[in-house]
Amino acid sequence: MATLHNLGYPRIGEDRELKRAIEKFWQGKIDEDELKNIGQQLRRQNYQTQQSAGIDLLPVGDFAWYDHILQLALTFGAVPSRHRGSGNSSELTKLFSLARGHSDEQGNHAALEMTKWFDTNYHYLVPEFEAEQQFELGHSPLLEQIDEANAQSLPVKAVLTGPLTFLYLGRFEGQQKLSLLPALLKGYQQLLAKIADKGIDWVQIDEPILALELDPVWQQAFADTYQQLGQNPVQLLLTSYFGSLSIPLSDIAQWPVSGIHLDLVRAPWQLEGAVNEWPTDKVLSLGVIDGRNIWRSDLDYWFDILQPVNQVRGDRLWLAPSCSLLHVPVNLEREGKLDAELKNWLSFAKQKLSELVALGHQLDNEVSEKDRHYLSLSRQVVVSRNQSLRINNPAVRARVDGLTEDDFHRSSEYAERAKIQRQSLKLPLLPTTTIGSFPQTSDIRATRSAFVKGDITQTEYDVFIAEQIDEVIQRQEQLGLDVLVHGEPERNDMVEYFAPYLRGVEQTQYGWVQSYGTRCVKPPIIYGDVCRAEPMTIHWSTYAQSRSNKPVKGMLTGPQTILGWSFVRSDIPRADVAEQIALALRDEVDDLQKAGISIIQIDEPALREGLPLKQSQWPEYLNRAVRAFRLCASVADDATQIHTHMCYSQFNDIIASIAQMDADVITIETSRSAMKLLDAFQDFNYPNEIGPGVYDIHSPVVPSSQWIEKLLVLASEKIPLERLWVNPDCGLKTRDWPETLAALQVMVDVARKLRDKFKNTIN
Ligand SMILES: CN1c2c(nc(N)[nH]c2=O)NC[C@@H]1CNc1ccc(C(=O)N[C@@H](CCC(=O)N[C@@H](CCC(=O)N[C@@H](CCC(=O)O)C(=O)O)C(=O)O)C(=O)O)cc1
Ligand SMILES: N[C@@H](CCS)C(=O)O
Ligand SMILES: [Zn+2]
Repeated sequence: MATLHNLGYPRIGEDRELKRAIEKFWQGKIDEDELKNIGQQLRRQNYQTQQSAGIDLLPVGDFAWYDHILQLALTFGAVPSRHRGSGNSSELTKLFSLARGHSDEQGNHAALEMTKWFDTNYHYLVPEFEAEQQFELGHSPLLEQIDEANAQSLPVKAVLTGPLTFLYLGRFEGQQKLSLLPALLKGYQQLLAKIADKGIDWVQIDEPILALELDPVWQQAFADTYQQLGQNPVQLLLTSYFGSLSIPLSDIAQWPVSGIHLDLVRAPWQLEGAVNEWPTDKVLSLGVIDGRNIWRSDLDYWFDILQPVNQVRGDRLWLAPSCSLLHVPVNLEREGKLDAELKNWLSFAKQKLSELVALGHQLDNEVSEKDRHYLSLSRQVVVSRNQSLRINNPAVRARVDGLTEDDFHRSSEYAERAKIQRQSLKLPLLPTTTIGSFPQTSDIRATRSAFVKGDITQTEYDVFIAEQIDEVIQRQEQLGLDVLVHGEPERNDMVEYFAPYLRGVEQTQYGWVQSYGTRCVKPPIIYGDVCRAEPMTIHWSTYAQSRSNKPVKGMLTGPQTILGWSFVRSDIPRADVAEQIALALRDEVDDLQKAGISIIQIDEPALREGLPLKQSQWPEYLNRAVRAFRLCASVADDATQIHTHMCYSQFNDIIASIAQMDADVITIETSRSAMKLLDAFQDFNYPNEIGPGVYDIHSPVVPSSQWIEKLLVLASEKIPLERLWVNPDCGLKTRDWPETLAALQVMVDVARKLRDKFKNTIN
C-alpha cells in the first residue's frame, strides 16, 4: 500500500489567523502566551485537516512564526553579532528582532536581508555567518512541535531544511561557506539524535538546492554530508523539489539515506530513472500533485503511470504533493463568488490532499465515496478544460500571430529619444522621483474593505481615492520632488489590481498565500487567453496629472511580474501567456500617452526571480521576458519616457538582458548594497538612465543626509551624472507617513545640494 504524506501545509491559516495574531502581538494587543496559543491552535487544526483528508504521515516542523530558515538559524545560534546580547528577551522577541530589526541604546540593529525562496514569491531571511561560526543546538521549535504532535498521538514525520541548503542560502562575506560545514553537521547530528530520542522514525530533510546546477564541490559536499548524517538512527527522506535532481540518482542511491522525494510535476522525466535506479528496499516518494499551482490534477493520468510502480514497490512507494503546499491558498471551499465551471478546475491545499488520497486509494483498490467524488471530478475537469470556450480567444491568437519585429522596437534609439524627452520634460540634473506607492494606511485598507463589503458606494469610494491622490500630489509638491506619482491608493496589490480588467484572468476572495512574514498576497488565476477588457489605470492617472503641472508617472505592472505573481494556466507555454499580457499592457501604454501622460513606469520586479533554476535555461527565458517587456513599451512615442523598476535583484548576470529592455530609465534597489549593484551597470557601460535606490524602504529608520549623499556620490562615480536619477529603493506602501515624509525630504534636499555642486561639471 502506498504511503500518503504531505511535505508542508500553509502556516498562515485559512483566514490569515497567523498574520493577524503576530501583528496584534507587535502592537502589544496580545501577549506572548496568547500568540503561542494561537500558533498551537493553528497547528492542531492543520494536523486535523490533513489527517481527516487521509494523509498517513503528517509534516511536523513546517510551522514557523516568520520564516522557517530564520527559525533554523536561531536554532543553531547563527545570529549575527549585532543581534547578540539582547539580554533576557524571549526567543520569539529575538526572532522578530532578527526579522524586522530593532533600535535600542546600542543603536540600530538591522534586520537580516530578505530574499526570494528559489523561483517562488515566498521570501526567506538570509542567515549571516561569521568567522569561527559555531552551530550549537539551542532552543528548537521543531523538537517542541514534535512533543506537541506526539502528545496528540499523531503520525509524525519531522520536517527539516537540510544543512547544504541552509548553508548555500546563507551569507558568509567573502569566504567559503563549505568551510563551515563540519561545524554545522555537528549541530545537525545533535538535532537528529534528539529527534530520534523522541521516537520519530522519519525526517523529511529538504534540500531544494538539489534542483540547481550544483558545481562538483557542492556535489561532493552532498555525498560527504549524507554519508555522515545517514549514520543517524532516524531514517532520512532526502527531499528535492522545484526541478530535477542535479546529482545522478544512481550516485544518491549509494548514500545511506532511506528514501528520496522527487518532484514529478516539474520534472516528470525523473520517474524512469527512479524506477530503474532507485533501490527497491528504499522509499521512493513521488511528488505528483502540483504544490506550486492551483489546477485540479488529472488523476487518471497519474493512476496509469503509477500503477506499475505501485505493484513493484508496495509500501516503499510514497506519494505526496510535489513540494510544500506553502505556495498555494488554503481552502477552495471558501470561494463563494468564483464561476462554478472555473471553480471546478481548481484545487487549493486542502483539496490537493483529498486528490492525493483519492489517487492513493485508487491505486490500492480502496476507493471511498469521497475518493469517487474526487476521481470523477478530475475526469470531468479534463474534458471541460479541453473543450471550454472560455480558454481560447481567437482575437487574441490572431493578434499574437500578426505581430512583426517592428512591434518590439521603439521608433528611435535611446540617444535620440533622450534628446526629445529632455526638451519636452525639462527635468533638472539628478531628477528626484519615487517608485509609485505611498503608504497604504489603515484608513485606505478599511475604506476599501467597506467598499468591497458594499458598506459604501462606488461614488463614496471614488471620492475617497481622489482625496488620497490630492493629498499625495500636494505632499510631493511640498517636498519638491520632480517627477510625481499618484501613490497607488486604489490598488490592493500591484498584481491583483489588474486582474478584474483582464479577460482570461480571475481573482479569488480568500486565496491568500504568505509572501513574507505576516505579509500575504492573493495571486490572480490566469486561466485563458488574456486581453484587456477595459482601460485599467487611465482614470486615476489622468486625474492625478490634472492636479499638478509636474509630470505624474503612469504606473503599470509588467508582463513578467503579472505572470510570475499569478497562478498560470499550464496548457500553453508561460512565455506565450506573458506575450498576451504584454499586448494588454501595450494598449494601456498607448492610451496613457494619448491621454497626456508623458512618463510611464512598467514595473518588472519579478523578472529576475522568474529565471529558471537551471542556469542553462536562462537565455531562452530572458529572451522571451525581454521581448514581452519591449512589446508593451515599444508602442510609446519617442517623447514618452518609459521607466521600469526592479527590486530584489542581483543584476550582474542578467545585465545584458536589462539593457535590451531598452527602458529610458530604470530604478533599482541598491541602497543596502551601498551601490555595489551599480558595478554591473558600470562594467557593462549601461547606456540608458538609472535611478539607484538611495534608501532602504524596508526600514522605518529615516536615512541621514550624509548617508544619502555618500551613496549618491558613489553612484556618480559609476554612472554619468546626466543619466542619474534619485529615488528610494522601492515603493513606500508598507511605510507610515511621518517617516516617509522625513526620508523623502532628506533625499530631495541632498539631490538639490549635489545638483548645485555638480551643475558646472556638466557641459
Ligand atoms: C513587491 N512585493 C509584491 C509581491 N507580490 C505581489 N503580488 N505584490 C507585491 O507587492 N512579491 C514581492 C513583494 C512582496 N511584498 C509585499 C509587500 C506587502 C504586502 C502586503 O502588504 N500585503 C497585504 C495585503 C495586500 C492586499 O491585498 N490588501 C487588500 C486587503 C487588505 C486587508 O487585509 N483588508 C482587511 C480589512 C482591513 C481593515 O478593515 O482595516 C481584511 O480583508 O480583513 C487591500 O488593500 O484591499 C497584507 O496585509 O498582507 C505583500 C507583499
Ligand atoms: N510601483 C510599485 C513597485 C513595487 S516593486 C510600488 O511602488 O509599490
Ligand atoms: Zn520594488
